[in-house]
Amino acid sequence: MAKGRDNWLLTPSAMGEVDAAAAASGIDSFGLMEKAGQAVAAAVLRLFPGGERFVVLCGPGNNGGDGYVAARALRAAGAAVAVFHLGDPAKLKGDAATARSHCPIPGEPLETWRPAEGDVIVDAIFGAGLARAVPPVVADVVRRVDEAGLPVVAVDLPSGIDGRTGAVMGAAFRAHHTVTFMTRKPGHLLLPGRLYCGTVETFDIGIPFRLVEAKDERLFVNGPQEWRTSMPTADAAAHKFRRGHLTVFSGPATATGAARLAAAAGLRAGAGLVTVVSPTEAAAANAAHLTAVMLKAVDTESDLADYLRDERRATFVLGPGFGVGPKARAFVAALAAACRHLVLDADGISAFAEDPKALFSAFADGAPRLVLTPHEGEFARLFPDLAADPALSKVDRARQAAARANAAVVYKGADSVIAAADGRAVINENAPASLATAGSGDVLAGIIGGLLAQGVPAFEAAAAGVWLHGEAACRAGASLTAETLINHIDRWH
Ligand SMILES: NC(=O)C1=CN([C@@H]2O[C@H](COP(=O)(O)OP(=O)(O)OC[C@H]3O[C@@H](n4cnc5c(N)ncnc54)[C@H](OP(=O)(O)O)[C@@H]3O)[C@@H](O)[C@H]2O)[C@@H](O)CC1
Ligand SMILES: [K+]
Repeated sequence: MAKGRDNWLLTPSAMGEVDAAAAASGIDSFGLMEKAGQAVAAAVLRLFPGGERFVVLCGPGNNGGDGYVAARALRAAGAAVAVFHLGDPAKLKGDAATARSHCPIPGEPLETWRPAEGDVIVDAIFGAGLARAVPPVVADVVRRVDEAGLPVVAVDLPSGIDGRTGAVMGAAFRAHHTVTFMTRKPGHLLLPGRLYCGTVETFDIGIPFRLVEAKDERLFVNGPQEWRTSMPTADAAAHKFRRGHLTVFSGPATATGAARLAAAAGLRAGAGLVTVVSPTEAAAANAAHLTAVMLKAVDTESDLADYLRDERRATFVLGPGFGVGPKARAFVAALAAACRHLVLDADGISAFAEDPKALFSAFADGAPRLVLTPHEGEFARLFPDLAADPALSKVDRARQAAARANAAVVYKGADSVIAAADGRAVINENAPASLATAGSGDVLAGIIGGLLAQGVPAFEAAAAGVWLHGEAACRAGASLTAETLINHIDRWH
Protein backbone atom coordinates (compact mmCIF):
# COMPACT_ATOMS: atom_id res chain seq x y z
CA MET A 1 0.00 0.00 0.00
CA ALA A 2 1.41 3.41 -0.91
CA LYS A 3 2.40 5.40 2.14
CA GLY A 4 2.79 9.13 1.72
CA ARG A 5 5.69 10.72 3.53
CA ASP A 6 3.26 12.93 5.39
CA ASN A 7 1.76 9.82 6.99
CA TRP A 8 5.01 8.25 8.01
CA LEU A 9 6.05 8.36 11.67
CA LEU A 10 9.34 7.31 13.21
CA THR A 11 10.38 7.35 16.84
CA PRO A 12 13.52 9.40 17.55
CA SER A 13 15.60 6.27 18.10
CA ALA A 14 14.52 4.83 14.74
CA MET A 15 15.31 8.17 13.09
CA GLY A 16 18.76 7.96 14.67
CA GLU A 17 19.21 4.54 13.04
CA VAL A 18 18.12 5.97 9.69
CA ASP A 19 20.69 8.70 10.16
CA ALA A 20 23.38 6.12 10.88
CA ALA A 21 22.32 4.06 7.86
CA ALA A 22 22.53 7.18 5.69
CA ALA A 23 26.07 7.86 6.92
CA ALA A 24 27.02 4.19 6.40
CA SER A 25 25.75 4.37 2.83
CA GLY A 26 28.21 7.17 2.11
CA ILE A 27 25.94 10.17 2.56
CA ASP A 28 27.80 13.11 4.09
CA SER A 29 26.25 13.56 7.53
CA PHE A 30 27.42 17.15 7.84
CA GLY A 31 25.62 17.81 4.56
CA LEU A 32 22.42 16.63 6.23
CA MET A 33 22.98 18.97 9.17
CA GLU A 34 23.70 21.82 6.77
CA LYS A 35 20.38 21.25 4.98
CA ALA A 36 18.55 20.96 8.29
CA GLY A 37 19.97 24.23 9.61
CA GLN A 38 19.39 26.05 6.32
CA ALA A 39 15.75 24.90 6.33
CA VAL A 40 15.32 26.27 9.84
CA ALA A 41 16.81 29.63 8.85
CA ALA A 42 14.54 29.79 5.80
CA ALA A 43 11.47 29.08 7.94
CA VAL A 44 12.46 31.74 10.47
CA LEU A 45 12.95 34.38 7.77
CA ARG A 46 9.71 33.41 6.07
CA LEU A 47 7.67 33.54 9.27
CA PHE A 48 9.34 36.51 10.96
CA PRO A 49 10.70 38.76 8.21
CA GLY A 50 10.59 41.74 10.57
CA GLY A 51 12.33 40.04 13.51
CA GLU A 52 14.72 42.49 15.18
CA ARG A 53 17.04 39.90 16.66
CA PHE A 54 17.18 36.15 16.11
CA VAL A 55 18.28 34.43 19.29
CA VAL A 56 19.58 30.92 18.57
CA LEU A 57 19.73 28.69 21.64
CA CYS A 58 22.14 25.79 21.00
CA GLY A 59 22.31 22.55 22.96
CA PRO A 60 25.18 20.06 23.46
CA GLY A 61 24.30 17.64 20.62
CA ASN A 62 23.38 17.64 16.93
CA ASN A 63 20.21 19.65 17.57
CA GLY A 64 22.58 22.38 18.67
CA GLY A 65 24.59 21.71 15.51
CA ASP A 66 21.52 22.52 13.42
CA GLY A 67 21.24 25.71 15.47
CA TYR A 68 24.82 26.81 14.63
CA VAL A 69 24.12 26.26 10.92
CA ALA A 70 20.88 28.25 11.19
CA ALA A 71 22.67 31.07 13.02
CA ARG A 72 25.27 31.30 10.28
CA ALA A 73 22.60 31.28 7.57
CA LEU A 74 20.57 33.98 9.32
CA ARG A 75 23.67 36.16 9.69
CA ALA A 76 24.49 35.60 6.01
CA ALA A 77 20.99 36.86 5.20
CA GLY A 78 21.86 40.12 6.96
CA ALA A 79 19.86 39.58 10.14
CA ALA A 80 20.92 40.43 13.68
CA VAL A 81 21.74 37.13 15.36
CA ALA A 82 22.82 36.15 18.87
CA VAL A 83 23.84 32.66 19.96
CA PHE A 84 23.52 31.24 23.47
CA HIS A 85 24.77 27.80 24.35
CA LEU A 86 24.00 25.22 26.99
CA GLY A 87 27.12 23.82 28.64
CA ASP A 88 30.65 24.10 27.30
CA PRO A 89 30.57 24.37 23.49
CA ALA A 90 34.23 23.31 23.34
CA LYS A 91 32.96 19.83 24.22
CA LEU A 92 30.80 19.55 21.09
CA LYS A 93 31.68 16.57 18.93
CA GLY A 94 31.49 15.56 15.28
CA ASP A 95 29.17 17.46 12.98
CA ALA A 96 27.96 19.76 15.77
CA ALA A 97 31.56 20.83 16.48
CA THR A 98 32.08 21.44 12.75
CA ALA A 99 28.88 23.49 12.57
CA ARG A 100 30.02 25.63 15.46
CA SER A 101 33.47 26.13 13.96
CA HIS A 102 31.80 27.49 10.78
CA CYS A 103 29.57 29.86 12.72
CA PRO A 104 30.96 33.40 12.87
CA ILE A 105 28.96 34.42 15.93
CA PRO A 106 30.63 33.96 19.31
CA GLY A 107 28.19 32.33 21.69
CA GLU A 108 27.42 33.26 25.26
CA PRO A 109 26.26 31.03 28.12
CA LEU A 110 22.53 30.31 28.05
CA GLU A 111 22.00 31.64 31.55
CA THR A 112 23.14 35.12 30.46
CA TRP A 113 20.30 35.58 27.94
CA ARG A 114 17.81 38.29 28.83
CA PRO A 115 14.65 38.79 26.76
CA ALA A 116 14.53 41.86 24.55
CA GLU A 117 11.56 43.17 22.65
CA GLY A 118 11.60 41.93 19.07
CA ASP A 119 13.55 38.75 19.91
CA VAL A 120 12.62 35.68 17.87
CA ILE A 121 13.84 32.49 19.56
CA VAL A 122 15.30 29.61 17.56
CA ASP A 123 15.18 26.62 19.90
CA ALA A 124 18.01 24.20 19.09
CA ILE A 125 18.70 22.96 22.62
CA PHE A 126 17.37 19.38 22.52
CA GLY A 127 15.73 17.37 19.76
CA ALA A 128 15.67 13.64 19.25
CA GLY A 129 18.32 13.07 21.90
CA LEU A 130 16.41 14.42 24.91
CA ALA A 131 17.03 11.74 27.49
CA ARG A 132 15.63 13.04 30.76
CA ALA A 133 14.00 16.11 32.34
CA VAL A 134 15.53 19.37 31.11
CA PRO A 135 18.09 20.95 33.47
CA PRO A 136 17.01 23.93 35.63
CA VAL A 137 18.79 26.47 33.43
CA VAL A 138 16.66 25.38 30.45
CA ALA A 139 13.45 25.35 32.51
CA ASP A 140 14.30 28.88 33.55
CA VAL A 141 14.77 30.07 29.96
CA VAL A 142 11.50 28.38 28.96
CA ARG A 143 9.73 30.32 31.71
CA ARG A 144 11.30 33.64 30.69
CA VAL A 145 10.44 33.15 27.02
CA ASP A 146 6.85 32.33 28.03
CA GLU A 147 6.59 35.37 30.29
CA ALA A 148 7.98 37.68 27.61
CA GLY A 149 5.59 36.16 25.05
CA LEU A 150 8.39 35.76 22.48
CA PRO A 151 7.82 33.64 19.38
CA VAL A 152 9.75 30.37 19.15
CA VAL A 153 10.73 28.32 16.11
CA ALA A 154 11.74 24.84 17.27
CA VAL A 155 14.34 22.68 15.56
CA ASP A 156 13.03 19.11 15.18
CA LEU A 157 11.03 19.22 18.44
CA PRO A 158 10.36 21.91 21.03
CA SER A 159 13.08 21.30 23.64
CA GLY A 160 11.56 19.41 26.54
CA ILE A 161 9.11 17.38 24.43
CA ASP A 162 9.84 13.67 24.26
CA GLY A 163 9.62 12.76 20.59
CA ARG A 164 8.54 9.20 21.36
CA THR A 165 5.74 9.91 23.83
CA GLY A 166 4.82 13.60 23.49
CA ALA A 167 5.43 14.04 27.22
CA VAL A 168 6.80 17.27 28.66
CA MET A 169 10.09 16.45 30.37
CA GLY A 170 10.04 19.03 33.14
CA ALA A 171 9.42 22.07 30.92
CA ALA A 172 9.14 22.72 27.20
CA PHE A 173 9.02 25.64 24.78
CA ARG A 174 5.67 26.46 23.26
CA ALA A 175 6.69 26.85 19.65
CA HIS A 176 4.92 28.87 17.00
CA HIS A 177 6.43 26.58 14.38
CA THR A 178 8.52 23.40 14.37
CA VAL A 179 10.78 22.27 11.54
CA THR A 180 11.39 18.54 11.64
CA PHE A 181 13.32 16.34 9.25
CA MET A 182 12.27 13.50 6.92
CA THR A 183 9.24 12.34 8.97
CA ARG A 184 7.24 13.55 11.90
CA LYS A 185 7.76 11.81 15.24
CA PRO A 186 4.96 10.48 17.50
CA GLY A 187 5.58 13.36 19.92
CA HIS A 188 4.44 15.84 17.25
CA LEU A 189 0.98 14.25 17.33
CA LEU A 190 0.51 12.82 20.81
CA LEU A 191 -0.68 15.07 23.62
CA PRO A 192 0.57 17.16 25.22
CA GLY A 193 3.45 17.39 22.71
CA ARG A 194 1.16 18.36 19.84
CA LEU A 195 0.10 21.50 21.71
CA TYR A 196 3.73 22.65 22.03
CA CYS A 197 4.74 22.27 18.37
CA GLY A 198 2.70 24.96 16.65
CA THR A 199 2.59 24.29 12.94
CA VAL A 200 4.87 21.42 11.94
CA GLU A 201 6.89 21.43 8.74
CA THR A 202 8.57 18.22 7.61
CA PHE A 203 11.65 19.05 5.59
CA ASP A 204 13.38 16.55 3.32
CA ILE A 205 17.10 16.85 4.07
CA GLY A 206 17.93 14.34 1.37
CA ILE A 207 18.06 10.96 3.09
CA PRO A 208 16.80 8.47 0.47
CA PHE A 209 13.29 7.47 1.53
CA ARG A 210 14.10 3.79 1.12
CA LEU A 211 16.27 4.11 4.23
CA VAL A 212 13.28 5.53 6.11
CA GLU A 213 11.03 2.76 4.78
CA ALA A 214 13.54 0.17 5.94
CA LYS A 215 12.79 1.30 9.50
CA ASP A 216 9.04 0.73 9.21
CA GLU A 217 7.74 0.76 12.80
CA ARG A 218 4.17 0.02 11.64
CA LEU A 219 3.08 3.39 12.97
CA PHE A 220 1.42 5.97 10.74
CA VAL A 221 -0.78 9.01 10.79
CA ASN A 222 -4.38 7.85 10.37
CA GLY A 223 -5.69 8.44 6.87
CA PRO A 224 -7.27 6.64 3.91
CA GLN A 225 -3.94 5.17 2.81
CA GLU A 226 -4.12 2.86 5.84
CA TRP A 227 -7.51 1.34 5.09
CA ARG A 228 -8.76 2.41 1.66
CA THR A 229 -8.35 -1.01 0.09
CA SER A 230 -10.40 -2.68 2.85
CA MET A 231 -13.40 -0.39 2.49
CA PRO A 232 -16.70 -1.41 0.86
CA THR A 233 -16.93 -0.90 -2.87
CA ALA A 234 -19.76 0.82 -4.69
CA ASP A 235 -20.74 -2.63 -6.00
CA ALA A 236 -21.51 -4.01 -2.58
CA ALA A 237 -23.38 -0.82 -1.78
CA ALA A 238 -25.98 -1.62 -4.37
CA HIS A 239 -27.59 -4.33 -2.30
CA LYS A 240 -28.74 -3.58 1.21
CA PHE A 241 -28.37 -7.15 2.48
CA ARG A 242 -24.84 -7.38 1.16
CA ARG A 243 -24.12 -4.17 3.06
CA GLY A 244 -24.72 -6.10 6.25
CA HIS A 245 -26.89 -5.90 9.30
CA LEU A 246 -25.92 -3.88 12.37
CA THR A 247 -27.63 -4.35 15.73
CA VAL A 248 -27.30 -1.79 18.51
CA PHE A 249 -28.38 -2.61 22.06
CA SER A 250 -30.50 0.02 23.80
CA GLY A 251 -30.33 0.77 27.50
CA PRO A 252 -33.37 1.00 29.79
CA ALA A 253 -36.24 3.48 29.22
CA THR A 254 -34.28 6.31 30.85
CA ALA A 255 -31.22 5.80 28.62
CA THR A 256 -32.24 5.06 25.05
CA GLY A 257 -30.83 8.05 23.16
CA ALA A 258 -27.23 6.81 23.00
CA ALA A 259 -28.20 3.60 21.17
CA ARG A 260 -30.30 5.55 18.68
CA LEU A 261 -27.35 7.87 17.94
CA ALA A 262 -25.12 4.85 17.32
CA ALA A 263 -27.77 3.19 15.16
CA ALA A 264 -28.35 6.29 13.03
CA ALA A 265 -24.58 6.70 12.60
CA GLY A 266 -24.22 3.05 11.55
CA LEU A 267 -26.89 3.55 8.90
CA ARG A 268 -25.18 6.69 7.57
CA ALA A 269 -21.85 4.84 7.49
CA GLY A 270 -23.42 2.36 5.10
CA ALA A 271 -24.83 -0.62 7.00
CA GLY A 272 -27.65 -2.06 4.90
CA LEU A 273 -30.00 -2.70 7.80
CA VAL A 274 -29.87 -1.46 11.36
CA THR A 275 -31.89 -2.75 14.29
CA VAL A 276 -32.10 -1.32 17.77
CA VAL A 277 -32.62 -4.16 20.20
CA SER A 278 -34.38 -2.85 23.27
CA PRO A 279 -35.73 -4.01 26.60
CA THR A 280 -39.53 -4.22 26.31
CA GLU A 281 -39.97 -1.44 28.86
CA ALA A 282 -37.93 0.90 26.62
CA ALA A 283 -39.50 -0.16 23.34
CA ALA A 284 -42.10 2.61 23.34
CA ALA A 285 -39.47 5.26 23.94
CA ASN A 286 -37.37 3.88 21.10
CA ALA A 287 -40.31 3.39 18.74
CA ALA A 288 -41.29 7.03 19.12
CA HIS A 289 -37.95 8.10 17.61
CA LEU A 290 -36.99 5.47 15.04
CA THR A 291 -37.93 5.40 11.37
CA ALA A 292 -35.34 3.87 9.05
CA VAL A 293 -33.88 1.90 11.95
CA MET A 294 -35.81 -1.22 12.98
CA LEU A 295 -36.75 -2.16 16.52
CA LYS A 296 -36.89 -5.50 18.29
CA ALA A 297 -37.59 -6.34 21.94
CA VAL A 298 -34.97 -8.49 23.65
CA ASP A 299 -35.01 -8.81 27.42
CA THR A 300 -33.32 -12.03 28.44
CA GLU A 301 -30.40 -14.18 27.37
CA SER A 302 -32.87 -16.60 25.86
CA ASP A 303 -34.44 -13.77 23.80
CA LEU A 304 -30.94 -12.93 22.62
CA ALA A 305 -30.27 -16.58 21.72
CA ASP A 306 -33.43 -16.51 19.55
CA TYR A 307 -32.32 -13.27 17.95
CA LEU A 308 -28.91 -14.77 17.13
CA ARG A 309 -30.48 -17.67 15.23
CA ASP A 310 -30.43 -15.44 12.15
CA GLU A 311 -26.80 -15.62 11.04
CA ARG A 312 -27.14 -12.43 9.02
CA ARG A 313 -27.26 -10.56 12.32
CA ALA A 314 -23.49 -10.60 12.39
CA THR A 315 -22.44 -7.25 13.86
CA PHE A 316 -23.28 -5.54 17.14
CA VAL A 317 -22.67 -2.39 19.17
CA LEU A 318 -23.01 -2.80 22.90
CA GLY A 319 -22.38 -0.17 25.52
CA PRO A 320 -23.86 3.24 24.78
CA GLY A 321 -26.37 3.86 27.59
CA PHE A 322 -26.54 0.13 28.24
CA GLY A 323 -25.80 0.11 31.98
CA VAL A 324 -22.93 -1.57 33.78
CA GLY A 325 -23.75 -4.98 35.19
CA PRO A 326 -24.19 -8.72 34.73
CA LYS A 327 -26.56 -8.30 31.78
CA ALA A 328 -23.82 -6.58 29.77
CA ARG A 329 -21.37 -9.36 30.60
CA ALA A 330 -23.84 -12.12 29.76
CA PHE A 331 -24.84 -10.53 26.44
CA VAL A 332 -21.20 -10.02 25.43
CA ALA A 333 -20.43 -13.64 26.30
CA ALA A 334 -23.35 -14.79 24.12
CA LEU A 335 -22.17 -12.67 21.20
CA ALA A 336 -18.63 -13.98 21.54
CA ALA A 337 -19.81 -17.59 21.72
CA ALA A 338 -21.89 -17.03 18.59
CA CYS A 339 -18.81 -15.66 16.74
CA ARG A 340 -20.33 -12.23 16.16
CA HIS A 341 -18.47 -8.99 15.51
CA LEU A 342 -18.77 -6.47 18.31
CA VAL A 343 -17.99 -2.84 19.04
CA LEU A 344 -17.76 -2.66 22.82
CA ASP A 345 -18.05 0.90 24.07
CA ALA A 346 -18.74 2.88 27.24
CA ASP A 347 -20.75 0.84 29.79
CA GLY A 348 -19.95 -2.32 27.88
CA ILE A 349 -16.26 -1.75 28.65
CA SER A 350 -16.82 -0.70 32.26
CA ALA A 351 -18.89 -3.85 32.85
CA PHE A 352 -15.66 -5.86 32.62
CA ALA A 353 -13.65 -3.71 35.06
CA GLU A 354 -13.68 -6.44 37.73
CA ASP A 355 -12.70 -9.22 35.37
CA PRO A 356 -11.15 -8.02 32.10
CA LYS A 357 -9.75 -11.51 31.45
CA ALA A 358 -13.29 -12.83 30.97
CA LEU A 359 -13.66 -10.44 28.05
CA PHE A 360 -10.24 -11.19 26.55
CA SER A 361 -10.66 -14.94 26.71
CA ALA A 362 -14.12 -14.76 25.12
CA PHE A 363 -12.63 -13.16 22.01
CA ALA A 364 -9.19 -14.81 22.13
CA ASP A 365 -9.57 -17.04 19.10
CA GLY A 366 -9.34 -16.30 15.41
CA ALA A 367 -9.15 -13.07 13.48
CA PRO A 368 -10.08 -10.13 15.71
CA ARG A 369 -13.86 -9.66 15.89
CA LEU A 370 -13.84 -7.14 18.72
CA VAL A 371 -13.34 -3.38 18.62
CA LEU A 372 -12.84 -1.65 21.96
CA THR A 373 -13.35 2.11 22.12
CA PRO A 374 -12.21 3.24 25.57
CA HIS A 375 -11.53 6.81 26.61
CA GLU A 376 -8.78 7.34 29.18
CA GLY A 377 -10.85 6.31 32.24
CA GLU A 378 -12.34 3.24 30.56
CA PHE A 379 -8.92 2.19 29.31
CA ALA A 380 -7.59 2.23 32.88
CA ARG A 381 -10.48 0.00 33.98
CA LEU A 382 -9.61 -2.74 31.50
CA PHE A 383 -5.83 -2.28 31.43
CA PRO A 384 -4.82 -0.81 34.80
CA ASP A 385 -1.19 -1.94 34.56
CA LEU A 386 -0.70 -0.42 31.11
CA ALA A 387 -2.39 2.84 32.11
CA ALA A 388 -0.16 3.17 35.17
CA ASP A 389 3.18 2.47 33.44
CA PRO A 390 4.88 5.85 32.91
CA ALA A 391 7.43 4.40 30.48
CA LEU A 392 4.76 3.57 27.91
CA SER A 393 3.55 6.00 25.26
CA LYS A 394 -0.11 6.09 24.30
CA VAL A 395 0.89 4.09 21.22
CA ASP A 396 2.61 1.43 23.35
CA ARG A 397 -0.43 1.20 25.61
CA ALA A 398 -2.90 0.84 22.76
CA ARG A 399 -0.72 -1.78 21.05
CA GLN A 400 -0.26 -3.90 24.15
CA ALA A 401 -3.96 -3.64 24.95
CA ALA A 402 -4.91 -4.73 21.43
CA ALA A 403 -2.60 -7.74 21.60
CA ARG A 404 -3.92 -8.74 25.01
CA ALA A 405 -7.57 -8.45 23.98
CA ASN A 406 -7.13 -9.81 20.42
CA ALA A 407 -9.05 -6.70 19.43
CA ALA A 408 -8.72 -3.45 17.57
CA VAL A 409 -8.39 -0.78 20.25
CA VAL A 410 -9.43 2.82 19.75
CA TYR A 411 -7.75 4.62 22.65
CA LYS A 412 -9.79 7.80 22.43
CA GLY A 413 -8.83 11.41 23.01
CA ALA A 414 -7.93 14.45 20.92
CA ASP A 415 -4.97 12.26 19.89
CA SER A 416 -6.83 8.96 19.44
CA VAL A 417 -4.54 5.99 18.82
CA ILE A 418 -5.94 3.00 16.97
CA ALA A 419 -4.02 -0.26 17.34
CA ALA A 420 -4.39 -3.73 15.87
CA ALA A 421 -3.73 -7.00 17.66
CA ASP A 422 -0.86 -7.64 15.20
CA GLY A 423 1.00 -4.45 16.17
CA ARG A 424 -0.09 -1.98 13.50
CA ALA A 425 -1.04 1.43 14.88
CA VAL A 426 -2.14 4.85 13.68
CA ILE A 427 -2.43 8.19 15.43
CA ASN A 428 -5.42 10.30 14.46
CA GLU A 429 -5.04 14.01 13.82
CA ASN A 430 -8.22 15.19 12.07
CA ALA A 431 -10.54 15.48 15.10
CA PRO A 432 -11.51 19.08 15.88
CA ALA A 433 -12.02 20.16 19.50
CA SER A 434 -15.76 20.48 18.82
CA LEU A 435 -15.96 16.65 18.85
CA ALA A 436 -15.71 16.69 22.64
CA THR A 437 -19.49 16.83 22.97
CA ALA A 438 -22.15 14.61 24.52
CA GLY A 439 -23.03 11.66 22.32
CA SER A 440 -19.97 11.99 20.09
CA GLY A 441 -18.61 8.63 21.31
CA ASP A 442 -21.94 6.92 20.60
CA VAL A 443 -21.77 8.20 17.03
CA LEU A 444 -18.22 6.87 16.66
CA ALA A 445 -19.22 3.42 17.93
CA GLY A 446 -22.06 3.41 15.39
CA ILE A 447 -19.81 4.37 12.47
CA ILE A 448 -17.34 1.63 13.33
CA GLY A 449 -20.22 -0.83 13.70
CA GLY A 450 -21.58 0.24 10.31
CA LEU A 451 -18.21 -0.47 8.69
CA LEU A 452 -17.78 -3.82 10.46
CA ALA A 453 -21.25 -4.79 9.24
CA GLN A 454 -20.04 -4.21 5.68
CA GLY A 455 -17.21 -6.67 6.18
CA VAL A 456 -14.39 -4.24 6.92
CA PRO A 457 -11.83 -5.94 9.22
CA ALA A 458 -11.65 -4.74 12.83
CA PHE A 459 -8.54 -2.53 12.68
CA GLU A 460 -9.44 -0.94 9.36
CA ALA A 461 -13.04 -0.33 10.50
CA ALA A 462 -11.79 1.25 13.70
CA ALA A 463 -9.22 3.49 12.00
CA ALA A 464 -11.57 4.48 9.16
CA GLY A 465 -14.38 5.09 11.66
CA VAL A 466 -12.27 7.50 13.69
CA TRP A 467 -11.18 9.33 10.55
CA LEU A 468 -14.70 9.59 9.08
CA HIS A 469 -15.93 10.82 12.48
CA GLY A 470 -13.28 13.56 12.41
CA GLU A 471 -14.14 14.53 8.83
CA ALA A 472 -17.84 14.72 9.71
CA ALA A 473 -17.03 16.98 12.65
CA CYS A 474 -14.98 19.31 10.45
CA ARG A 475 -17.93 19.63 8.07
CA ALA A 476 -20.47 20.04 10.89
CA GLY A 477 -18.72 23.16 12.17
CA ALA A 478 -17.91 24.49 15.61
CA SER A 479 -21.42 24.28 17.05
CA LEU A 480 -21.99 20.63 16.21
CA THR A 481 -24.13 18.34 18.32
CA ALA A 482 -24.19 14.56 18.09
CA GLU A 483 -27.32 14.81 15.89
CA THR A 484 -25.85 17.27 13.41
CA LEU A 485 -22.64 15.25 13.37
CA ILE A 486 -24.54 12.21 12.08
CA ASN A 487 -25.91 14.23 9.16
CA HIS A 488 -22.37 14.99 8.05
CA ILE A 489 -21.08 11.41 8.01
CA ASP A 490 -20.15 10.53 4.45
CA ARG A 491 -20.44 6.98 3.31
CA TRP A 492 -16.99 6.01 2.00
CA HIS A 493 -17.82 5.14 -1.60
N1 LIG B 1 18.12 12.48 10.24
C1 LIG B 1 17.89 13.47 11.07
O1 LIG B 1 16.80 13.56 11.57
C2 LIG B 1 18.94 14.46 11.38
C3 LIG B 1 18.93 15.06 12.63
N2 LIG B 1 19.66 16.10 12.95
C4 LIG B 1 19.55 16.72 14.26
O2 LIG B 1 20.12 15.92 15.24
C5 LIG B 1 19.31 15.92 16.39
C6 LIG B 1 19.58 14.75 17.26
O3 LIG B 1 20.89 14.93 17.72
P1 LIG B 1 21.42 14.15 19.00
O4 LIG B 1 21.16 12.72 18.84
O5 LIG B 1 22.80 14.58 19.19
O6 LIG B 1 20.47 14.66 20.17
P2 LIG B 1 20.15 16.11 20.79
O7 LIG B 1 18.70 16.30 20.77
O8 LIG B 1 21.00 17.15 20.16
O9 LIG B 1 20.56 15.94 22.31
C7 LIG B 1 21.62 15.15 22.71
C8 LIG B 1 22.51 15.89 23.67
O10 LIG B 1 21.74 16.44 24.71
C9 LIG B 1 22.16 15.90 25.97
N3 LIG B 1 20.96 15.74 26.78
C10 LIG B 1 19.86 15.03 26.51
N4 LIG B 1 18.91 15.23 27.42
C11 LIG B 1 19.44 16.09 28.32
C12 LIG B 1 18.93 16.71 29.50
N5 LIG B 1 17.70 16.48 29.94
N6 LIG B 1 19.75 17.55 30.16
C13 LIG B 1 20.99 17.81 29.74
N7 LIG B 1 21.51 17.28 28.61
C14 LIG B 1 20.75 16.42 27.92
C15 LIG B 1 22.84 14.63 25.64
O11 LIG B 1 23.74 14.36 26.67
P3 LIG B 1 23.83 12.90 27.32
O12 LIG B 1 22.42 12.38 27.47
O13 LIG B 1 24.60 12.12 26.35
O14 LIG B 1 24.48 13.15 28.61
C16 LIG B 1 23.51 14.98 24.32
O15 LIG B 1 24.68 15.74 24.55
C17 LIG B 1 17.92 15.95 15.83
O16 LIG B 1 16.98 16.36 16.78
C18 LIG B 1 18.12 16.95 14.69
O17 LIG B 1 17.96 18.26 15.18
C19 LIG B 1 20.37 16.80 11.86
O18 LIG B 1 21.46 17.47 12.32
C20 LIG B 1 20.83 15.92 10.74
C21 LIG B 1 19.99 14.78 10.39
K1 LIG C 1 14.70 21.83 19.76
